[in-house]
Amino acid sequence: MIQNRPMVNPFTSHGSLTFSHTTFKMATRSRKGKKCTVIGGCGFLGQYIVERLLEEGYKVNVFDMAQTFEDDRVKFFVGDLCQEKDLAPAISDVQTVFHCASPPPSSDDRDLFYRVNFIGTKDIINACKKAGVQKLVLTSSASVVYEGTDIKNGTEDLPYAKKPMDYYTETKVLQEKEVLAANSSEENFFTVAIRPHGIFGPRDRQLVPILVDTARAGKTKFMIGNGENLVDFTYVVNVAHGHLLAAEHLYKDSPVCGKAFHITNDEPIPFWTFMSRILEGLNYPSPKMGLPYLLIYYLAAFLQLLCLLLKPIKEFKPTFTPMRVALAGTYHYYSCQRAKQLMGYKPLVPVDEAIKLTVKGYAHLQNKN
Ligand SMILES: NC(=O)C1=CN([C@@H]2O[C@H](COP(=O)(O)OP(=O)(O)OC[C@H]3O[C@@H](n4cnc5c(N)ncnc54)[C@H](OP(=O)(O)O)[C@@H]3O)[C@@H](O)[C@H]2O)C=CC1
Ligand SMILES: CC(C)=CCC[C@@H](C)[C@H]1CC[C@H]2C3=C(CC[C@]12C)[C@@]1(C)CCC(=O)C[C@@H]1CC3
Repeated sequence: MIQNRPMVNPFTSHGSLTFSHTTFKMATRSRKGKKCTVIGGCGFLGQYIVERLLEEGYKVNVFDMAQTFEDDRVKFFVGDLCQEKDLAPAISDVQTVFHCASPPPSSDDRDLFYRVNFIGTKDIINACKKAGVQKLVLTSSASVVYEGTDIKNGTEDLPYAKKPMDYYTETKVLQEKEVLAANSSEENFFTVAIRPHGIFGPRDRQLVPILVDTARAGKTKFMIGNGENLVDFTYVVNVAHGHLLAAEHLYKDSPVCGKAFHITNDEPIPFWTFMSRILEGLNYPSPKMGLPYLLIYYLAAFLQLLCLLLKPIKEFKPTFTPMRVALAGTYHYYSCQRAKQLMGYKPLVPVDEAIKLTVKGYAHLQNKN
């Protein structure tokens, strides 16, 4: 049954998003007739991975909580990844599993994150091994090393965050560790973790929708900090491309096995320049003046504490959580040198073009006033 999310067919809704405008051709290694499953394949990133896999001639199963698009070439399985009985039929007889399912960071539900991202990922690993799956590609996050302080050109060697800023990040760390540790030549089971950062593009359910809601509530009059902090925002097509490259490079004795890879646009941009370009593109005013970063950060931390105390009486969801304030006011950009070297990664769509495509994809959220 098709469920009630904006119904899009990723193969027809944004012709400009296909890869035909690039000259890129995937290496032909072992791709013909390969079967794979995308867990979370109805989500924002998941749909782009599916699109790309189909273009590359894969046979694709999608496993998700609900079916949100239709495509005759895809076999859909609906269920909860934490339920082995739901998952097993979706991954039987496939060579590769892409795992890009997660509850949204905004849910801030500790138990849910722990159950889905940590326990559920362990279940996926076991189910894959049982089913004879050979390759597991996890969508992790560059934020597994982020603790709210500046990261400039961070490499994959940075230690995991000792004090993750939210439950989402905490369980992304646990999840990534499990997946990388599961890599085993002896068992013919190869794993890799892709760490994207700030994924954006048409159909995203977080960045642009939250930004527009914030603008509509009149809360984007000021920027947090001085507006100079560089950040990675990564176009979803480039992230999907990184996932396919990783799968293609996962085989016995490959240097890719058991490693994490940053996948970015390799073009860090000041946080507020990026936000302003989206806001202005959608006809919303962009912030011109900055507020002191630390002042806003401590205000957000205080507000969070207050919300926690008031939770038994009434639940409030502040727009500016300490995590979001930190993301808006610090440097956080990462080197994707390792992905370039070991799997020939290169972003397909530059930031400037990606912003234009994104603004075009959100015409329905344009400010008409
Ligand atoms: N967006 C970003 O900026 C970044 C995202 N990531 C990672 O990328 C991945 C994809 O994110 P994104 O596409 O933005 O997220 P989406 O929420 O769009 O997609 C996630 C999908 O997973 C599904 N899902 C959630 N829980 C379960 C479950 N228990 N069983 C089966 N399916 C489930 C969701 O279903 P439903 O909607 O019904 O809950 C949804 O379709 C995630 O792992 C995320 O952590 C990493 C870095 C940055
Ligand atoms: C200041 C304000 C209200 C901006 C709106 C945009 C934000 C909602 C996004 C800006 C950076 C984004 C981001 C993520 C979610 C959406 C933002 C906070 C992630 C936390 C999503 C999951 C990840 O793995 C890391 C992302 C970092 C950047």
